[in-house]
Amino acid sequence: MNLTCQQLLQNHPQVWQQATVHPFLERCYLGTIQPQQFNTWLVQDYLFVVEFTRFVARVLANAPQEHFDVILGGLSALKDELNWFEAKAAERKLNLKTQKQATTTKYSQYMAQTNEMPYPVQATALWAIELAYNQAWQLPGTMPEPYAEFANRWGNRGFTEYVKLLEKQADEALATACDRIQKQAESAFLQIASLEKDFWNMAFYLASQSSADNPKN
Ligand SMILES: Cc1ncc(C[n+]2csc(CCO)c2C)c(N)n1
Repeated sequence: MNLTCQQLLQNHPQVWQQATVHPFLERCYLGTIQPQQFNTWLVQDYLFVVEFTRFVARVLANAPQEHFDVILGGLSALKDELNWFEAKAAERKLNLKTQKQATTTKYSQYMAQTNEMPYPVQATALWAIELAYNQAWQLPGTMPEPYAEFANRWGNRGFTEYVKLLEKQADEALATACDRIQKQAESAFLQIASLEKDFWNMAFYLASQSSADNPKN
């Protein structure tokens, strides 16, 4: 088996769709997302990105030297990203020193676990996590402000190119990986898709437990 990132997307279209298409994003597009829903997402995503930064640093530590440029570029962008999240939270008077929700904890733990796996698995995971946002924020179409700023941040051409470079590096790493490691990479892809879906659900439903949005009602 010679697994590639494109094959993962082709083999699991439904799982990937659930990771990247969600009523949370549709409501941003329509401008009808509730502030509590958006703010929950914003704070939890900041907490996620802090852990993601640790994850990327550890991927770098495992990467072949030829892959340093792209990963170091990503790490340097994360510095800006964290500052930007802090600015957005301050505008909304949100407290970032809050506890992680269960899903954020689960996702953080999963990234730490992936850091114990072989490099091809980590490179695939890094690509999948970045691609999820690159697609999710673009798919609904042009969003109104204040959500356009968020959508453009991860939907812009520069970020799309960066995700393509991550894909190339993951493909290179997968090309020489044995079957067992390729299977691990496939399950990492599936796990990430599922955690992405959970993350949207967390923000969308937790903030509206008594509303008609919640399928539990
Ligand atoms: C749940 C969740 N999944 C993926 C990302 C994607 N992501 C992580 S850090 C970053 C900035 C640039 O590297 C981006 C786009 C996210 N933010 N939150």
